[in-house]
Amino acid sequence: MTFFHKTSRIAPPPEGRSGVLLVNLGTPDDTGYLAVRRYLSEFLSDRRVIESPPLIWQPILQGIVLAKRPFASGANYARIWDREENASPLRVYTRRQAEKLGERLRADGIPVEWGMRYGQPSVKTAVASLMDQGCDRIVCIPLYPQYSATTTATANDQVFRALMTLRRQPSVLTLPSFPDHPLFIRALAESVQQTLKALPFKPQQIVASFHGLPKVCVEKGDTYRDECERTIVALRKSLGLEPDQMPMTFQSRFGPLEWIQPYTAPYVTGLPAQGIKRIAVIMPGFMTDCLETLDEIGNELREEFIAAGGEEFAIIPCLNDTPEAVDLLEGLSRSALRGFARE
Ligand SMILES: C=CC1=C(C)c2cc3[nH]c(cc4nc(cc5[nH]c(cc1n2)c(C)c5CCC(=O)O)C(CCC(=O)O)=C4C)c(C)c3C=C
Ligand SMILES: [Fe+2]
Ligand SMILES: [Fe+2]
Repeated sequence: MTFFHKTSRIAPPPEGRSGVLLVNLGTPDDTGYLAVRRYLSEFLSDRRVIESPPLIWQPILQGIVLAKRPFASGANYARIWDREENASPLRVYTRRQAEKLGERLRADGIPVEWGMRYGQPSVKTAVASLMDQGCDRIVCIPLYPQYSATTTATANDQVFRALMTLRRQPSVLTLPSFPDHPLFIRALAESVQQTLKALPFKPQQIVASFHGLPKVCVEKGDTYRDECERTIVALRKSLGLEPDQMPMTFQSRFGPLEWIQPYTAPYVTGLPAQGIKRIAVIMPGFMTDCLETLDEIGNELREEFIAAGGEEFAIIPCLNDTPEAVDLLEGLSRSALRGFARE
């Protein structure tokens, strides 16, 4: 094992210093074939995401999947790209969440950094930056409200991988998921109410669409589906809605395996035939808007719903950098930071 030679030499104060690290999934640097290929290759080579043995999976991934998919995905990213920031929405909003949380914690001398599990800015750079600011303890917040090994666990793995090469290791506290945390549910309810108020129509249903997961992951003990259920039960309760007014579905299927059901697209395209022609869709599994919310739902699903006879379709924005989202991140950070306090 070689040590990371750039381990910060900035000494923390004697009483210690805490910092906060937000970790999100990652996103390509641009919409071109090579950038999208690089991103997908790193993402889909993660054995927390695709569990097949590399000897079998890598030839399929490198030879078949990555020959074509980056073209299609790149075109999809181009439709949602933030041209002013020249970055994907996931990166723009994650950065703004970190900046706004940093403003809230600055007076307490607590720096905030952000890193991506795949691609840039890396988790390793974010950890180094916190240490350069004198931190010897880090609160790590994986930006996934519901736990999954494919997201939360691999984000934490990446933080510990960065620590593996450090001579002077900070103490790390990884945050548990927060599927029905009151501040999370309050922020979601607020985004529903704000969006509905501004809509020119009244939705007959608000479909809650979560990112999907291969069914086998749940069978092997991933708690993701149960945690999605906890979110939706709490959100319905806070809005006074019945299950048929806010059904739960799962989107973004990838590959040949069976994923957890019901699938979003067939569910939604079946609604007009039942007389439900005006809907809104909320995606409470995503802390920031991204390809899966803006394009897969906001563009593709909208077109499919209208083609199936639907009349009105709206998406409820993710929490992004709203004050309620920052309240949530601040609440989570402050309660975790107390875990570092010495009596
Ligand atoms: C087996 C493959 C995948 C699993 C398992 C998976 C789980 C999972 N993903 C998210 C959140 C996001 N996924 C995003 C994109 C995305 N996801 C997969 C595959 C799996 N996800 C792919 C191939 C892609 C890339 C997009 C494409 O090529 O079509 C994103 C958006 C990223 C962005 O840049 O905007 C998010 C966010 C969760 C929460 C999850 C498990 C619960
Ligand atoms: Fe995904
Ligand atoms: Fe997708």
